[in-house]
Amino acid sequence: MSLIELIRRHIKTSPHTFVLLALLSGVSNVLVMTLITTSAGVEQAALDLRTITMFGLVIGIYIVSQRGLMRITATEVESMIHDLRMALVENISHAELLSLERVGRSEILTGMIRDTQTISQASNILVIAVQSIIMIALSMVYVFLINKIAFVLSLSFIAFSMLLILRHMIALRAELNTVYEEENHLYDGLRDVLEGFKEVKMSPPRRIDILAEIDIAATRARDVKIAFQGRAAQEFVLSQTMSFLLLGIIVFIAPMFFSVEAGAAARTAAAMLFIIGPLAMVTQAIPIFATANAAADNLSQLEHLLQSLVSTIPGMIERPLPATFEAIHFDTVSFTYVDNKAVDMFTVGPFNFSIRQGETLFITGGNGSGKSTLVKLLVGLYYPEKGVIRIDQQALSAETYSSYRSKFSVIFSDYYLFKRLYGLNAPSPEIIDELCLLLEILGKVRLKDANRFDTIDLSTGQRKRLALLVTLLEDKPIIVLDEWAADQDPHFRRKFYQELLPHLKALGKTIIAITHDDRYFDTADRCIALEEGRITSDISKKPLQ
Ligand SMILES: Nc1ncnc2c1ncn2[C@@H]1O[C@H](COP(=O)(O)OP(=O)(O)OP(=O)(O)O)[C@@H](O)[C@H]1O
Repeated sequence: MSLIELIRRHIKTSPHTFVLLALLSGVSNVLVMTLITTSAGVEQAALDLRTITMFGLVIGIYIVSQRGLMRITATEVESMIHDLRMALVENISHAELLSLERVGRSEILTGMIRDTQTISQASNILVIAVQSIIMIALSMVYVFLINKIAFVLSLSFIAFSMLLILRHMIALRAELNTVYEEENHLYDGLRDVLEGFKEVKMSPPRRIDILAEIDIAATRARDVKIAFQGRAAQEFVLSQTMSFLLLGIIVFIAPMFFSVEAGAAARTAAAMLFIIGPLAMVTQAIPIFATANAAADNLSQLEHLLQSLVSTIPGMIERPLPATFEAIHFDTVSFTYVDNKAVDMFTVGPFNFSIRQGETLFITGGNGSGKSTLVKLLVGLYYPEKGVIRIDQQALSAETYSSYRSKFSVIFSDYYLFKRLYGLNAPSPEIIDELCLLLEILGKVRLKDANRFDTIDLSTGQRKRLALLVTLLEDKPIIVLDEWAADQDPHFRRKFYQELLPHLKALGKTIIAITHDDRYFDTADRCIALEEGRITSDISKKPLQ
C-alpha cells in the first residue's frame, strides 16, 4: 500500500484528528438516516421538537466535520504533493551528471506531473470512501439492533464483497503497471515529435514512421485502459446488483423463513437503501485507489532512483576553497565511460598537466577524441576514476567540489540558455547595453523585470553571444567555452579570438576553449591536442604574461 505509506511519511496533522472528523461525519450521517427511518411513517402530530432539534443538530455536526475533514485532507495532500515535487527537483539538482544522463527524462517528467496529479485527484474520493466504510459499519450496527437476520445476511454479503474487492484490487494493480509502461512509451514518442519537430516536419517518411510508432504505443495504452475501465465498471455493476439482490433477499425471501416484525423489516430495508450509496462509493473508489497506489509506487521508485543519483554524503559540510589560485593540476587523472553492464566504453587519460591562472588554453582534437569529457572532468562535473585533481596543493574532495565548480563559468556545446538571470544580482541596463554593444547584439535583447531577457528567440550565433553575455555577468575566474565560435560569422569569429579573448585575459580570466579554428591557434598561450582520449601534443605558444 504505497499510497498509505507515502501519506504516513508526509502527513503533519495527527491521524487522531482525521479519525475523529471522519467518525463525527460518519456518525452524524448515520444518525440522519436513523432519525429519518424511525420518524418516517410516524404521524405528523407525534413528531416532537426534540427529534426535530436533534435532526438539525446532527446536520450541523455533519456540515462542520465534513468541511473540516475535506479541508484538512486537501491541505495535507496538496502540501504532501508540494513536498514531493520539491524533493524530486532537489534530488535532480543534486544528482551527478553521469547518473542523470542514464535516467529516462520522460520517467522523471511523468512522475512529477502525472503521478502527483493522480494522487491529488484521488485524495478527496479516498476520504469519502473511508467515510463510506465508517457509515457502512455504523449502519450495520443499526441493522443489528433492529433485525439480526438481515444483519447476518448483510455481513456475509459485505465480507464476500470485500474478498472480491481485494482480489480484484490485486488484478487491477498489475494491469495499471502495464498502462503506465505503455503511457511512458507514448510520452517518449511525444517528446520525439516535439523536440525533433523540424526533422519530423522535413521528412514525410520520418513523420509517418514516428506516427506509426506512437500509434502503436497509444493504441496499446488505450486498449489496456479500456480493459481496465471495463473491469472497474464490471466490478461496480456486480457490486450494485449484489446490493439489490441482498435487499431482495431481506425484503422478499427472509420473511418467508424467519418471522420479522413488520416495522423492523421496513426500517431494515430503509437502512439497507442507505448503505447502497456508500457501498457504491467504496466500489467506485477501488480503481481510483489502485491508480493512486500505482502512482505512489512510481513516485517512491523515482524518489529512490533520484536519491541514489545524489552524491552528497549525509552530514558532509562543504568547505570553500581559497578565492585565488595559481594553478590546477591533473595528476594521472583518468575516466572511463561504462555501459549498463559495466563494460568499459571509452577512456580518457591518464592526464598529467597543469593549467596556470590567467592562461588561455585551447583544446583541439578530432570528433570523439575526448575533449568534452576532459572539460567535464576539469570543471568538476565528472570525477576522476583514477588520479587526483589539485588546486594548487589541495587535492579536490567531496567537501570542496562544489566550491571548485563555482570557480568556472561554462558554455557547453549543447548549452542551455535560461531566459532569466538565475543566481545573479540584477545588472543595470547600462551594463547590459555595454555588453550587448561589445557582443554586437544591441537592440536585439533587453532586460525586463530587472533580471529577465525580453526574448531569447535569436539566431543561433546571437544566442551564443547572449550566453557569453551571461558568462561575462557571472564574472567567474575561469571561463570554459566548448566550440563557442563554431556558429559565429567570420567577422565575429575574428573579433572573438583577436579582441574578446585578449580582453578577458587582460581582466585576469583563465580561458579554456575547445576549438577547431586552427587559423587562430596563435591567439592562445597554449594548445593541447587530444587523440583517442590522450594528449598527443601540448605546445606553449607564448610565455604567460
Ligand atoms: N555520456 C556518454 N556515455 C558513454 N560514452 C560517451 C558519453 N559521452 C561521450 N562518450 C564517448 O566518449 C568519447 C569522447 O566523447 P567526447 O564528447 O568527449 O568527444 P569530443 O572530443 O568532445 O567530440 P566532439 O568534437 O565530437 O564534440 C566518444 O567517442 C563517445 O563515444
